[in-house]
Amino acid sequence: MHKALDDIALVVFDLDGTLIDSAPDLTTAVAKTLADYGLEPAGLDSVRHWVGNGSHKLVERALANAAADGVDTDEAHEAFLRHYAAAPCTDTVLYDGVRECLESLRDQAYDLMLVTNKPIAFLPPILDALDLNGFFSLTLGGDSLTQKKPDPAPLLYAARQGDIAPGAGLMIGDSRHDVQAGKAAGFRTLAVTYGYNHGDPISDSGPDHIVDSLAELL
Ligand SMILES: O=C(O)COP(=O)(O)O
Ligand SMILES: [Mg+2]
Repeated sequence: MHKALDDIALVVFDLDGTLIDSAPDLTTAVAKTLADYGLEPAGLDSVRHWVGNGSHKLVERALANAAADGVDTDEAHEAFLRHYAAAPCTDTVLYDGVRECLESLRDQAYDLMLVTNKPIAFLPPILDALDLNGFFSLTLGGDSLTQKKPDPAPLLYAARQGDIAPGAGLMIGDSRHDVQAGKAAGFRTLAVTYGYNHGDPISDSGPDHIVDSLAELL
């Protein structure tokens, strides 16, 4: 067992870029949104860099990149939500090692929870499609509480729900916002190297542990 799990009772996972590679479907929905305004699609490589701060930020970044002056961001965000809702899990896949990791931790009686900045409405169809139901005792989206990551509020809420001291919680994510939220909540933190954090390497955020695959936790 990886030393990141020593004295841990609760493991909170981020979703996009950590458990699932959702960038292909997000890229499709962003392209449809941009097309609504006669704008060219943004490629997968760009969209990957824009994920992690919630869907509104994703749309803001896409519009800024397209130099779309005069487009109402809230209206474009509504369009994005409609497009993504129509196909939230067509080309989205689990990263290697994810299912094995979840099964192993569940079998060892860790409390597992999901805290994403993705709108909560998309969780049921995606978890259904990827057969991830039953692993998590709690799922929170970016709009479940008034604050989202990097604010510690969702993690503190998760710890309270699990009746677990924050120091016995481990936050696993791909972006600096996951590490920041984890640290601010008093959780231990583990970052994956393969997700959507962009700019500085995730090691610059100072997570307690870094892995290239969740299979390393087994
Ligand atoms: O930005 C999003 O919508 C998803 O973010 P997540 O990495 O917190 O799951
Ligand atoms: Mg993420």
